[in-house]
Amino acid sequence: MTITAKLCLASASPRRLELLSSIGVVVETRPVDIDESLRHGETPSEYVARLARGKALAGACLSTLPVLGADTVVVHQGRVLGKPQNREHAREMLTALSGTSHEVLTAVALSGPVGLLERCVTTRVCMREIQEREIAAYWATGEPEDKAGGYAIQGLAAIFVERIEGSHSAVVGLPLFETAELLQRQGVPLWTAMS
Ligand SMILES: Cc1cn([C@H]2C[C@H](O)[C@@H](COP(=O)(O)OP(=O)(O)OP(=O)(O)O)O2)c(=O)[nH]c1=O
Repeated sequence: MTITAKLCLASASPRRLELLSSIGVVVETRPVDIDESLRHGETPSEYVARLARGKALAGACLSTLPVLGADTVVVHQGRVLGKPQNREHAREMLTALSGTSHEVLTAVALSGPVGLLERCVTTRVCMREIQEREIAAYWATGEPEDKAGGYAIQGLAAIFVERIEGSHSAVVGLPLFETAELLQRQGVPLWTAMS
């Protein structure tokens, strides 16, 4: 039996695809390429919201289904940390995050029959102190490379995370509780609607 997609995911992130699959949402993926540079004077929440919206709207040109776009950044002492550009950048980011708490902002935008719906979710992440040799060993695993802030809470970096306040799935790239609400408002059926 072929299961038809009910949602278009405008993302190349395997995490976002896995998270949606974990709640039973079948998607077609249409990665989009938008300008992700931070604008002068833009706050972190304005920034992630703009990128999530930009991805959803770019995806809407490629599909007739409702389209979901999302963006995740780490914010430490007001500074936006995206993906590390190289080993030194990753080392700087993890050194800054070591022994402190930071915020992870994930924005979701969903375009569909009722227009464009948006949510932005903030999660506080508290990290233990991370030793210099642990940072070096972590880089060597390859895990930090494509992750905002240079770590993955769902992976090896879980041993650095003392606690979080907020949404675990939002840190991984998509806040599932809030996303499910948006999907329902756009008429995308969830497993609760199938019997
Ligand atoms: C903080 C953190 C981020 N991340 C990931 C989530 C996002 O995929 C990535 C941040 O980059 P994004 O630019 O939000 O997303 P992406 O480039 O992976 O995918 P696309 O733009 O095509 O949708 O960091 C984790 O997987 N675990 C974590 O603990």
